[in-house]
Amino acid sequence: MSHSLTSVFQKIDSLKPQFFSRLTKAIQIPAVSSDESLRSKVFDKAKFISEQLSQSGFHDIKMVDLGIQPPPISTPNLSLPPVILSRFGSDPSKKTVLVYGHYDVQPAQLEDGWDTEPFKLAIDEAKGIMKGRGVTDDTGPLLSWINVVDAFKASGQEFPVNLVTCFEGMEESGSLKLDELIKKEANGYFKGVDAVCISDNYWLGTKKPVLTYGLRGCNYYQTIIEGPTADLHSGIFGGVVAEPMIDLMQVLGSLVDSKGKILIDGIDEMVAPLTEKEKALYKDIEFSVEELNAATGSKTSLYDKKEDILMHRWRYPSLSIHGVEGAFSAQGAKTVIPAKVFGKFSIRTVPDMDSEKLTSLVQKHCDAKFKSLNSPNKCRTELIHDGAYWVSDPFNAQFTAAKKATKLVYGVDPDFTREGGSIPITLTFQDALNTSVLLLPMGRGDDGAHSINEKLDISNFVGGMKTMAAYLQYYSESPEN
Ligand SMILES: C[C@H](N)C(=O)N[C@@H](Cc1c[nH]cn1)C(=O)O
Ligand SMILES: [Zn+2]
Ligand SMILES: [Zn+2]
Repeated sequence: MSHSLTSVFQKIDSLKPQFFSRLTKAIQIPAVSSDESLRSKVFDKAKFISEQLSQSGFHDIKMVDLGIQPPPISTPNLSLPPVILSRFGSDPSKKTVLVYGHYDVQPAQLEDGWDTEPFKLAIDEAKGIMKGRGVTDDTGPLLSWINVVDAFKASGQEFPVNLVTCFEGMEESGSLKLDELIKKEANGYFKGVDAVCISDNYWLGTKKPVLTYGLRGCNYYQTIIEGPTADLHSGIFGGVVAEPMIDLMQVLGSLVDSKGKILIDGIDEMVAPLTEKEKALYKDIEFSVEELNAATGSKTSLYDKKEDILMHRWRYPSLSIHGVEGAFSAQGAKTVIPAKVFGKFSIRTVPDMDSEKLTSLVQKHCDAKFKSLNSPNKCRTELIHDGAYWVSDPFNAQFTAAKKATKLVYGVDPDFTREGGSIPITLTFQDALNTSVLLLPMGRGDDGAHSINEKLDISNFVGGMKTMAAYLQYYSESPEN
């Protein structure tokens, strides 16, 4: 290992208490982008992050206002959270790397089944685990880019590249309007960016590090069924009025079967066929049904074979039903007929699905199913947000640098994987900035992102920061872009 990386790694180890403290302060801000009542907290977290950037010596810090959130939305004139742009270094002789991350998080409540308060970072050094909403997705990795700068500075080593940050607060809610900003700044703030790196996904399993070259997209829908003007007593009106929830259950139940097969006509035809070349890639990936079961804490896998699991996670679409707004969902037994219900579902999209065409197929399917019910209620299905899938070629200077960095830190070559989740803005970065994008995950496949007890292993936090540092160093030394 070069002398410079040895001393940076030593600083990453010795600055751990400061990094814990920074993470603790960030996690305690409930920046839930999907909860309109918590929007001010998303703004508070943006402010906290900009202060951290400033303290660490980043310059040209801009909190870019994206305006008012477009519909569908319940709160009128709700402002979108700012995008945080900043720079560390602007040496024309160095390469420039843009790092993207998101500071918003998924909702979380103790009552959901968390062992500890979700918005209070629980650090268990004996077990080697930190727990809290956002610790792995994506507050921990986002702050790590700032930590890496601190470690280089503390070690007295020259920072190897110019760093540009693009940190957003709406990723968990579709990255609304970020597209426009990136296109607008391609020849402005982002001029000269050579590469984009995103640390916002996870290893496939728990042992082997991975580098990621693909993501599924996500089209999120709601089917709204309304009838009575207010919720009703089911003893008085049950059996007498057409119930929106009964209609909704039938519409939602017609979308997908219990084996995960999507029942909407025309979707299968849009999926790119599997080639022999692609099929061969799955053989060498380290993963098993046991790892999937361990991550879900159950034996609920729809497939036994590794290849089937991976293909259905990465290269086939899936439809998930997430919940119903407006329906009774608390403990106990409330005898109510909900008057207006919003059924939420999403489709993870893959090459070569077209978002607009998909939406028209979904609407056609839901309208036809509802019509077949002969209900006097009203029904409509709308797209809440969509984000594109992305698949790239992992044979370039960034991936080579990241592979070398991973080997240095973890002692093994990483697997090259795709990701079943979505980061809506990835394709826009690649196309608008005409650069390659690398996904460099920090956490493990069992971290519980979006779930209860979200965690990040301390070894992954520290190893992840070292990998980021070494990747930047090796990429800076690479003869190619
Ligand atoms: C992979 C990333 N950390 C993530 O969790 N992305 C979200 C993005 C999203 C898309 N629509 C709503 N949220 C995800 O994959 O669910
Ligand atoms: Zn994320
Ligand atoms: Zn997420």
